Amino acid sequence: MSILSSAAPPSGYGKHTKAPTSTGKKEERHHAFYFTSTKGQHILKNPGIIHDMIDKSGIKETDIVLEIGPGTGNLTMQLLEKCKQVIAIEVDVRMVSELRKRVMGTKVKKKKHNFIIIFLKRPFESKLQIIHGDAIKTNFPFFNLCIANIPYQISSPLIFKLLAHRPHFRCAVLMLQDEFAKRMVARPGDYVWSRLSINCQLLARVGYLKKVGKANFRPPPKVESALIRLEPRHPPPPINFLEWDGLIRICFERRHRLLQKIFNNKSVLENIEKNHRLFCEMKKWYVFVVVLLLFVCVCTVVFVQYTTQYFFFKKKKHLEPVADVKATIRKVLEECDLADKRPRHLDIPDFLKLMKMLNDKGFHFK
Ligand SMILES: C[S@@+](CC[C@H](N)C(=O)[O-])C[C@H]1O[C@@H](n2cnc3c(N)ncnc32)[C@H](O)[C@@H]1O
Repeated sequence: MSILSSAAPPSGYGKHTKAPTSTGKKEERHHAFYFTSTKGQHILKNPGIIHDMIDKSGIKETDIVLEIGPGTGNLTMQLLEKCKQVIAIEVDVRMVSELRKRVMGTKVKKKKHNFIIIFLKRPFESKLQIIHGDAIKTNFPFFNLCIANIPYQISSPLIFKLLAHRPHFRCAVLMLQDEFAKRMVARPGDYVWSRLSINCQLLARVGYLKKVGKANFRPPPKVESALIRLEPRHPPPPINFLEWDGLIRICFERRHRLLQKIFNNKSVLENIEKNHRLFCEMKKWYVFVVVLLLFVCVCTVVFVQYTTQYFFFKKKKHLEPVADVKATIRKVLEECDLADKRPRHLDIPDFLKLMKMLNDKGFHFK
């Protein structure tokens, strides 16, 4: 990965032709190179959609915008006019150099009397930082907004990387595959209510802005697209996300089944029981350490640590493993009135309640 500043003369825009590659895949020629479908290179050619994306983000002049996959810079150039800085992460070195050329050679034509004067303006050079690298493997710098027409094959890891990013950004407007966008905004009971929907909506407010047809891209992708808006929840819900994801995975592996049947499954029960025994063992070990610390150190720091541990253990009473895990889980499901429900009908508060009650009994999922 390298950080490049823009520095190259402007280039002309050539014809677009299709050509088969050595692998037999169709690629579209543009400028001096071919667009590669394996890198999701579908360039937005409709300026109206670009304006919509920028508009819906509520961009301000003081904003630092992260763009994933700037490509030839159709969106980047518009962003540079509206914000303080654009940080663009691009994996394809040919696109990086094309964008550098474009930002360096912003030509401004002005008609004066009978002459056309062409000014070579470079107002955006200092506002653009290009990072050459894979967006999934790159550490994101600070940004307020993320506006991007992303390569669809990295949608899921990218969204969770964005949602895990700290400090929180204000919002993201992203172009995604329509089917993926619909899963993100699905509601309990919808056919596509899934792990993706529940995890996205736990961490962010998600809105479906509009469907975008294939004809708005060059070359056109095989699938329909859609614009979504993500606003991270700030502060995020005070839960252990690994624990949460463990529970949601179990529930959504067979999301049409009754919860009591899911938690009756042999391998599910075995895993929970294993975690439960480990958890009880660890707590005993912690108690031992705390007691030892009490005897060994009387200094304030240790005392503070001890009291913290004390409150921790005071809250979680169970030290002995539960004898009948299956029956206890069944009791918990009945207590929270979820035994006869199916995961696909449950909403986020239902899952939060279930996780809390199972955790309180010493059952964990990470
Ligand atoms: C759908 S195109 C978007 C181009 C441009 N933003 C536009 O709207 O016209 C996706 C871009 O992401 C780049 N890309 C693909 N995989 C990437 C990755 N893992 N990290 C960063 N960029 C990537 C591609 O090279 C391509 O330029």
